[in-house]
Amino acid sequence: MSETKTINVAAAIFYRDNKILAACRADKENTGLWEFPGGKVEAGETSEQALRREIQEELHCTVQAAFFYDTVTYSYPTFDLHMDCYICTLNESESPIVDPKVHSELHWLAQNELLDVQWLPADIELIKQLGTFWNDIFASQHL
Ligand SMILES: Nc1nc2c([nH]c(=O)n2[C@H]2C[C@H](O)[C@@H](COP(=O)(O)OP(=O)(O)OP(=O)(O)O)O2)c(=O)[nH]1
Repeated sequence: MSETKTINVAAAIFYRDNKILAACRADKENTGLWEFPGGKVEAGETSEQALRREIQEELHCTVQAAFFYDTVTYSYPTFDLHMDCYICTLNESESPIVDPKVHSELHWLAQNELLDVQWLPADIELIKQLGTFWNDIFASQHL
């Protein structure tokens, strides 16, 4: 029996003006589902390096601060996901830009809007946790 492969992903929970950034996937498989921007960790990269590279490639902007928050693990039918999630800030002068090859739209969601979009299955528990502990998580003076 072959083992299920593990995919290592790095994802950014961007925080600005008391909202977080959600991105709607444009790929065939997951089209219309929402995620945290990011992508696969490549050989030789740390997850934070992957995060910074993916954000530059996908959103054409630069991660300023990145604080490791949690690792999400989830078993999809064809692979096991291992996703390192970072709470991130952007430089004030920058705004993320939609790359239609990757995302159809981006939304900044407030605490009470988190469940207004349909998240990828692996993200749902994390989203609920962010909603419940919002003030504790984002009260840091670093943000
Ligand atoms: N970026 C991201 N991926 C997620 C999240 N939740 C979740 O289940 N995933 C899954 C979807 C994908 O199967 C996988 C990430 O792959 P990806 O397609 O975004 O990676 P990538 O940008 O490196 O894409 P590619 O070059 O391989 O096409 O992780 C999330 O919040 N953010």
